[in-house]
Amino acid sequence: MAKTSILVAGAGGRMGRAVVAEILKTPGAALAGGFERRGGPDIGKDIGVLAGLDALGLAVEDTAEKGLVRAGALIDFTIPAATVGNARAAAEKGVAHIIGTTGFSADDEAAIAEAAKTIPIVKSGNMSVGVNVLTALVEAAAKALNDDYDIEIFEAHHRAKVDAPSGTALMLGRAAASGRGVELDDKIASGERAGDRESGDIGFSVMRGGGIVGDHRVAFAGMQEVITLSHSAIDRGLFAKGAVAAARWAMGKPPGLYSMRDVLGLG
Ligand SMILES: NC(=O)C1=CN([C@@H]2O[C@H](COP(=O)(O)OP(=O)(O)OC[C@H]3O[C@@H](n4cnc5c(N)ncnc54)[C@H](OP(=O)(O)O)[C@@H]3O)[C@@H](O)[C@H]2O)C=CC1
Ligand SMILES: O=C(O)C1=N[C@H](C(=O)O)C[C@H](O)C1
Repeated sequence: MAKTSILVAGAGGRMGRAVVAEILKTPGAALAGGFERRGGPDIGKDIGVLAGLDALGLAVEDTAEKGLVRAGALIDFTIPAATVGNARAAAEKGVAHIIGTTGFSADDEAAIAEAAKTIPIVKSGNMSVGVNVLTALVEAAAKALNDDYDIEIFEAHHRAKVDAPSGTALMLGRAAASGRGVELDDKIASGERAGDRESGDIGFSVMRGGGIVGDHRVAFAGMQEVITLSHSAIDRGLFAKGAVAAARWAMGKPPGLYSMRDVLGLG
């Protein structure tokens, strides 16, 4: 079977470097190259060396366009504005787009959905098997427990994370809302003080600090018991592994907007 040739957006970033390392150790994948924002400090550097590996003789480029010609899939963990531009560029070149970036606006989501009319796009706030199984468990628990159980989603990440709540926390919130047959946007709790919360609200708590890779907890708090479901990411190679699996899965798929639950066959 032919190898999937993968281009890496944000190749010098925390996730970009992990994705490069994962591609190099995956027998069914090949590295098509990597790019960073124009004027970025890593332009021209060797992609292998940036990832903490041997030199590959492949320099970081300053545009998506050159690398897209060599690629079957683009893996993207960057920032929303870059990802939206990359989705348009990938659609023009017929390249599958795997989106791990989080923190999108409604307009960004619409632009990505538009590109997905032309190419397969796999988009998920969390590429790990564990979190995607957790979302199914949260949905089932929310369905089984009525509004007497207050739902609170806790997330903790490293000090450099820019968006909050995390993409994963929002995914978990949507799963809980779906289990209750409601829309998350109608149920987000507005504050933490007595009187701020209404029955059925879904709350979010955020912590930033140090090097925490990603911790998530969903509590269903009743008057006599609390049920807690949780996930801890130990190494961001976990997310890279999921993204490379998604890139390989997307090859030959019809255009459309897919999730990691599709990739993992979780329905
Ligand atoms: N879905 C998932 O499983 C996961 C999602 N994430 C998400 O991935 C995103 C990136 O996270 P992380 O790797 O920690 O962040 P980093 O800031 O370490 O990496 C982002 C990289 O993208 C680069 N970049 C910015 N603009 C462009 C552009 N126009 N073209 C190409 N590259 C660009 C940045 O360059 P510079 O710094 O020079 O601006 C940086 O190197 C976040 O949204 C995060 O939430 C993270 C982990 C898992
Ligand atoms: O920025 C991160 O680091 C992470 N972002 C994702 C998110 O927003 O949920 C996934 C993971 O938790 C790490």
